[in-house]
Amino acid sequence: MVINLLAAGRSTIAVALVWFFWSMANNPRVESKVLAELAANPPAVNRQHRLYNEEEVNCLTYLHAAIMETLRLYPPLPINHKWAMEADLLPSGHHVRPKTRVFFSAYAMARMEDVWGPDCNEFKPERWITEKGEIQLVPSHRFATFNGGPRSCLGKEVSLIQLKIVAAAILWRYKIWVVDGHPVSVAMSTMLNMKHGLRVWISHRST
Ligand code: HEM
Repeated sequence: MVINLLAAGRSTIAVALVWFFWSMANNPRVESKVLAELAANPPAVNRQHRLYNEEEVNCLTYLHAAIMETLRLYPPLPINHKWAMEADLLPSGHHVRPKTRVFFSAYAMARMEDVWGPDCNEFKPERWITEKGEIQLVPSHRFATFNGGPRSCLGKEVSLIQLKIVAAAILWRYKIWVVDGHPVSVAMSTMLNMKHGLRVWISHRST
């Protein structure tokens, strides 16, 4: 059980972090807003390294939104499938015959205007924040990165905490640039790895 949990969590988190740092390097406006939030909300202990605990990291709404936006556009598990034991009717009105495999792609769903609106291709953390400044909840039939229903990801909450803690600590201390001309594209397989990896320059921030 422990091995299963470690295996399920390790690569997914690693893939999500790579796409997160790439998204920050490509969206300086978003990166500045994340850094401003970290500056305004230091943790109680180890302020210099911005090492947040679980409770503190849950107060960082904009960082949460930036992580969710990364997971929306770059779901670490881009394609999933389910097997219909019996005839079924999907919410879309499509009939499924018994013993049919149904594939769905969280990667494609993130790029569908019907699901996310005309700005679906934009990296826009604001879509995860309500007018009152709270976290916008999105049902799993729209945001399928962690799957939905009885077989949804058991590690969703712990993943979000881990991602935020690591992202805050690294982003606060280091500036990351993608090496000029490095090609970034997706390697569409079980995991949404970058086809050529991510080559970056890293320097200490002067904070
Ligand atoms: C960003 C990180 C993660 C993503 C995107 C993710 C995504 C998913 C998805 C899509 C499924 C459904 C697979 C299926 O339908 O067969 C799943 C299942 C599962 N995940 Fe995650 N996962 C992540 C991290 C984790 C972590 C950190 C853990 C453990 C600590 C974990 C534990 C599990 C387990 C145990 C299942 C199987 C649930 C079941 O079949 O009842 N995941 N995950």
